[in-house]
Amino acid sequence: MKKLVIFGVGLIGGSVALALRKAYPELHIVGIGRALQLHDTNLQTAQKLGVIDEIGIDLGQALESATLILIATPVAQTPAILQFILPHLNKNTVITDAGSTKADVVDYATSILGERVSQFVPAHPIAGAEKSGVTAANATLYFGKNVIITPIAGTNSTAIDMVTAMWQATGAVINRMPPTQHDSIFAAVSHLPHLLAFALVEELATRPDAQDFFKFAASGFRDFTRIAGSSPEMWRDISLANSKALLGELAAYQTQLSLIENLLKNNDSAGLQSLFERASAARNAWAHQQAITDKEQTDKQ
Ligand SMILES: NC(=O)c1ccc[n+]([C@@H]2O[C@H](COP(=O)([O-])OP(=O)(O)OC[C@H]3O[C@@H](n4cnc5c(N)ncnc54)[C@H](O)[C@@H]3O)[C@@H](O)[C@H]2O)c1
Ligand SMILES: O=C(O)C(=O)C[C@]1(C(=O)O)C=C[C@@H](O)C=C1
Repeated sequence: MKKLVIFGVGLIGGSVALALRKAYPELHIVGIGRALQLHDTNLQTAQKLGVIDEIGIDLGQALESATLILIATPVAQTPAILQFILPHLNKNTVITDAGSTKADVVDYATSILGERVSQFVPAHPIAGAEKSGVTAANATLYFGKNVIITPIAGTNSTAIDMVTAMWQATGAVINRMPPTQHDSIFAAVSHLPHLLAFALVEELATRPDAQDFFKFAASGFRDFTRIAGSSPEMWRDISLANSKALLGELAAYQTQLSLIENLLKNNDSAGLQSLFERASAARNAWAHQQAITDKEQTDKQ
């Protein structure tokens, strides 16, 4: 890999850049921001930190001889970026993305890229944080973490191999699944939890006496709401892109809340105890399995 062009050098794009610098010492990394200009403070910081080598200001020049283009912007930016790229896309360049939703990205790529969709490999790293921007990037973010690839029918196998090798070079573990399956899983285990965290904080913060509550909020509140500090733009885009699956998960959660509400109203001590026992056992089993998997991944690297 010789030249990597990243649209969106934030937490995710910046962390890919930092990880790949180690794996490919000769790699030249070009960062492209919201506008093609040198005075992008995020990209200037990225250059100062050594995350990118160059700020892209001429698209034709930036994409010339690019080995790989990574789109790591909020997902609603994807169609405009693909349209922007297409006239300058060389036939050997591979495009990938890191968006948290996949069916929308696959639809955009299929309709915008036409037969050049063979060069596009949709992907999603399952690692992140509530922090945004290049200053939050780190080289080990993907180490031992899953990356889901959701290839499109026409995706070229060489392109898939390149993106697989790229993520493996960051220390990630590759999985494949169809985009709709991806979106239904992540609606449940990632998108809904973010919605709930935003909702809880919003409900408390808009009370006239909010400060009385925040003053005494401690680790339980911190753990539950950490992700409510995440990028509003990113989560707006994810929620809208995956709204169908997300609404389904929200309905299932509301059913569960209604069950708990009834248990409380009926003073059903045994019912509450057994629900909490089941949930606690499932959560602890998941955490235990995660710890084993994390250790296996670390031992393998
Ligand atoms: N943060 C996470 O936990 C996480 C995890 C996995 C995947 N993702 C996905 O990765 C993508 C990036 O997320 P992030 O956390 O790095 O966000 P971020 O806010 O840290 O970085 C995004 C960057 O994209 C830039 N940008 C926005 N529009 C652009 C455009 N049109 N052209 C070029 N640059 C543009 C922004 O200026 C910003 O620097 C999102 O699609 C998100 O869904 C995020
Ligand atoms: O750790 C966090 O803060 C995250 O929210 C990371 C997280 C997740 O939900 O697990 C968020 C969105 C991504 O698409 C993948 C990972």
